[in-house]
Amino acid sequence: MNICVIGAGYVGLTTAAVLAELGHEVNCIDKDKQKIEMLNNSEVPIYEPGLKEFIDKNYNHLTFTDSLDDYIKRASVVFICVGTPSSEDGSTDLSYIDSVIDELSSRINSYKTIVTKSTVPPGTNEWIYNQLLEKGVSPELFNIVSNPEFLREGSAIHDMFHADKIVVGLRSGDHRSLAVIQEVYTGINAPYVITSLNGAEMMKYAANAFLATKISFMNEIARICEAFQVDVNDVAKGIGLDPRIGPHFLQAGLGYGGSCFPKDVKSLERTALSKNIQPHILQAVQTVNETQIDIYLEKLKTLFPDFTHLKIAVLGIAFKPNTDDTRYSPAERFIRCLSQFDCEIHTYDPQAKLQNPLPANVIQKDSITSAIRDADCVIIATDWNEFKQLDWPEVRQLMKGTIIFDTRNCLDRNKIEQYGLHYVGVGRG
Ligand SMILES: NC(=O)C1=CN([C@@H]2O[C@H](COP(=O)(O)OP(=O)(O)OC[C@H]3O[C@@H](n4cnc5c(N)ncnc54)[C@H](O)[C@@H]3O)[C@@H](O)[C@H]2O)C=CC1
Ligand SMILES: O=C(O)[C@H]1O[C@H](OP(=O)(O)OP(=O)(O)OC[C@H]2O[C@@H](n3ccc(=O)[nH]c3=O)[C@H](O)[C@@H]2O)[C@H](O)[C@@H](O)[C@@H]1O
Repeated sequence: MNICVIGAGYVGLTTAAVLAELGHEVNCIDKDKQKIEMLNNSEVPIYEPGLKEFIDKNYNHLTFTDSLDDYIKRASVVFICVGTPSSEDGSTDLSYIDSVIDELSSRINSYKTIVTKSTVPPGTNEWIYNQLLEKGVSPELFNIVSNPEFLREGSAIHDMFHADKIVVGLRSGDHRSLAVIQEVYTGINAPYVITSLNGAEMMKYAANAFLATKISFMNEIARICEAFQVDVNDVAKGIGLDPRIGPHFLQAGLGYGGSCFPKDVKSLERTALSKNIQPHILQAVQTVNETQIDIYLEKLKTLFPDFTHLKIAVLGIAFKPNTDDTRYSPAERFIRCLSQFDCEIHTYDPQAKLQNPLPANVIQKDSITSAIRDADCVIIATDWNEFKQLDWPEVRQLMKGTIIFDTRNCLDRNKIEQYGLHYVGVGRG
């Protein structure tokens, strides 16, 4: 099939690469000329494991352009994968979607199935459909499908190939689009969940909100564990064995971040409020998440009543491991809060960088060794494997102090303490 993917971000690039691998002719469009130039020079503008290899492998039927003009007429399927960030009031900013509708409306010359992969609030796909009609596109020439994406950054390619489901939201009376979507995804072995446009949109928000709820729940449990000298990791392991709870997303720590959970939970809250529904749980989830960093800062203050002349190494900047993404990164927020104290912060991340402006007392280092040399305290802020597998005797030698502060509950306390280091966490017994 001939497919256009609009938006060359984490979702768009992964979708384009996977669809090309499945044998389709794919054109990926982004209005960011610099991104397109990089992609055309065989460079991938984001760090996502395996993505470059996939793009390189499929270069014969994967093209990148900065305008819809060249390819849209040939495409029978158009995927919308542009960003849907938060507006100031927490609702979803649909301006990128709006501009895509505008650009598409003047170029639809033959039948197209328009598939929204971007995460959009309930009612948006119906609105897109009506917008296209209002802009003069004949209803004979298109239909609209909601096909939300559930991939995680860091394992995007794997997640798309091994999806646990393919959600397809259809307009009532649309008898054509399901077959198109099934043809698009031929080769991916996942059950289909077929629903209405609103149903698919809700499913996406409910999934992200539920996962965020699990995390905030465990962060609250960690606070209670702290008061009773109980290890929250043991609690997570124990309750995770109950199949009704499951072992995933029970890791307490600095809180959830990234480009999706914070904005999507907020957006769902706004959606509920717009219908006069009080979203008590969604609000509590956010309150716990927003105050989680304070718990860690307070703990640090009890360890170091005076920060003057302290050198603190913070390992991790990205919002989670295996990505360079720092959008709403708890690690970055932690570093910026810490920088308000009179101390020196040396930070390192294998892929992510702090964006300017940088506080004067924060220095980005290019290796773990240079970050931790002479540090009074080492803080693990993102659970990258290379931080979990540090050579602790070497760390002990390089550091001036002995405190390892694990904000991600990802280290083995016994292993660390046998080398004369002191392990500190929250809710770790
Ligand atoms: N990042 C993730 O892991 C996931 C994201 N999503 C959703 O997918 C959507 C996209 O997310 P990301 O890929 O992370 O965003 P992103 O910000 O990485 O990429 C979006 C891209 O769209 C481009 N764009 C904006 N307007 C355009 C236009 N009119 N024409 C062409 N290109 C345009 C931007 O230049 C940018 O490169 C969002 O709605 C997000 O909530 C869903 C599942 C996973
Ligand atoms: O809609 C989206 O964008 C995506 O959002 C998340 O994916 P992602 O943001 O890439 O990352 P996750 O692995 O879900 O982690 C999100 C945040 O929660 C934190 N987290 C995760 C799990 C956990 O047990 N504890 C915890 O604090 C992570 O450190 C990270 O900051 C969802 O997992 C995807 O299914 C979804 O498609």
